Amino acid sequence: MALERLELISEHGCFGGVQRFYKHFNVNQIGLPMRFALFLPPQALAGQPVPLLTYLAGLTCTEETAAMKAGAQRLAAQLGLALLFPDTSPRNSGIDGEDHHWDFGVGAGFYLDATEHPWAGHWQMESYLLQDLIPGVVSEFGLDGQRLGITGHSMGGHGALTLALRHPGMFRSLSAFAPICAPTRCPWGRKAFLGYLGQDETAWTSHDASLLMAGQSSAPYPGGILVDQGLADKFLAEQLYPEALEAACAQVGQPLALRRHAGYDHGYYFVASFIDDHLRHHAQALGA
Ligand SMILES: N[C@@H](CCC(=O)N[C@@H](CSC=O)C(=O)NCC(=O)O)C(=O)O
Repeated sequence: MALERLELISEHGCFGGVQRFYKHFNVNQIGLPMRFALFLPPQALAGQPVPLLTYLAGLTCTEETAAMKAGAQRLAAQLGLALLFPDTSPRNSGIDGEDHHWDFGVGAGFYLDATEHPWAGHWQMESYLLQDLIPGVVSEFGLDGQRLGITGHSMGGHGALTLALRHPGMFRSLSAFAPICAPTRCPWGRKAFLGYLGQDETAWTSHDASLLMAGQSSAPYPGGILVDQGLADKFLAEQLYPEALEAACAQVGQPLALRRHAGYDHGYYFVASFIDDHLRHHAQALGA
């Protein structure tokens, strides 16, 4: 799987590895140029096939946000983990009003394949990530495609949970920061699903992490899922519903470490405070 018209935008030495920013043209799914950030640890630069952790960012973010704010590179370099930071949606598609809302359209792809006009033409984030970007990065940079983990924040936490549950066997480790756990019940999720998936709410259920988890016949991640949630998060009560994921995991016997932290809000000071625990969680499962 090749990344078409791959272009290096910038490269920065970082803890013995490199933080790079790339552009490519995704023909198959998005039909537009897309950007991503990639951290390669020193072990990868020395030719070792290291595991890859994909980090999905939240609403309004780009491929730069977590690469610049989460502070993941120091420990990833020590552990020998490559980090992939995709963008959060297509951009400059020509769709009228694509950037009129901060929680829908540009910066708000929700990591699914839209079925509704006009979004279905370009907003194919699930297929883009799983069929093109992740396999393309693995192949292009000599990473170990059998050792993939996924994490994310907020909308990206929803993406990590749903992609990992919708595609069993693709990811060996899973975690999330303040994820949207029940999008069929919260305003962000309902707005996105109505716009991208249409009025038939039965189509929405297969993109709701708590409903997906409740439908499992056995624990899909027996090694455990790590979720951190700040208790001073202004979005917690209305948008996130971690208790729904907790109940679903309990129902199917899925081990879940849901850690609630007093004094932490929704932002990147929170993510940066707990990123090391997530990297260690993935490194252990991926044998890094
Ligand atoms: N503009 C919004 C706030 C947007 C916001 O908080 N985005 C979060 C993710 S929210 C869920 O996906 C984020 O990560 N922002 C980037 C950052 O650097 O913090 C508002 O008006 O509230």
